[in-house]
Amino acid sequence: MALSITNLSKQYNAEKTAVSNFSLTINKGVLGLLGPNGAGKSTLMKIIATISKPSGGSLLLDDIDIVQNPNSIRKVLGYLPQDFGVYPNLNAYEFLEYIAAMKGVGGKGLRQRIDLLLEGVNLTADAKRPIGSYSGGMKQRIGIAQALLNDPKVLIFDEPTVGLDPEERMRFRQLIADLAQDSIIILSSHIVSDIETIADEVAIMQSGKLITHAPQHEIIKQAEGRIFEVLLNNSELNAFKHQHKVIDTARQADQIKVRYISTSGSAAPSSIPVTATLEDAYLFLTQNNS
Ligand SMILES: Nc1ncnc2c1ncn2[C@@H]1O[C@H](COP(=O)(O)OP(=O)(O)OP(=O)(O)O)[C@@H](O)[C@H]1O
Repeated sequence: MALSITNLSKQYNAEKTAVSNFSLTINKGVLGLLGPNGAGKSTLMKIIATISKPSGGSLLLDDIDIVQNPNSIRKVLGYLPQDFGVYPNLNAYEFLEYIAAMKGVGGKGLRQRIDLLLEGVNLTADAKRPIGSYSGGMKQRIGIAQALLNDPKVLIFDEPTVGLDPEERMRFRQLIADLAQDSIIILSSHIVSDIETIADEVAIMQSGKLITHAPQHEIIKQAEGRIFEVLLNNSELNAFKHQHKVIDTARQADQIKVRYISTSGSAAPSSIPVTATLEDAYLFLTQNNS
């Protein structure tokens, strides 16, 4: 199974082009979508989920045109939108039964499937109380469960880890790893380390365009030899920030340890090269394109 996006564009109005000439082929496994605010990630995900129509270009699931035949993907789609709304008076069971009815999922196995999903997102103990009383992270977890109701083959998660604590993040990662065996999973996150631990491949978007798409280790490779650390005095930091792109700072005794990108490739005196992470590469690549 493959999702082929070719020359996709979305123009909301005369001034705003949210997605521009975007082409990408997505196969089974997890694709992490990264990009700064307003890059067009949610717009792209809405188009794939057939919530929004593109202004141009094509989208094929295998060889079926999903812009012309949205129902063909809806049957196999699970989608967690960024602004996922819940029905506060329903409990988790009632809510999932309601979504199942809307998706046309039913039959004898439904109750069992709901039980399994609630267990998967660790909500079994809270399944009988109204969703309105849930915390933000619990609401997010019921959102994840509803996306999985129809045993989807294409899963789209827009910022799924928002509000999840570290333990729930880990549980989510495990759930995704299990599902990735035979589904296409696309997920966006502002938390680069989440993408780093979940995604096989990474696509970076900026200003509606695709900057790069590759297996994670190849993206990281693009920043190798550019990332350094140096110890500075407090008084040196401001001037240093004007010359280099600072990624992170940490106090160390009476000095500051600064992690930075050297765009020119040459490092400041006394710097030591460090191994690049996905976050370093993401900052390096988006900086180069801004
Ligand atoms: N309905 C709309 N009408 C007009 N412009 C819109 C609409 N929805 C989004 N946009 C604009 O399109 C651009 C892309 O927005 P989008 O929400 O897709 O980006 P994003 O990468 O998901 O951002 P974020 O990480 O902040 O969620 C932004 O400039 C946004 O303001």
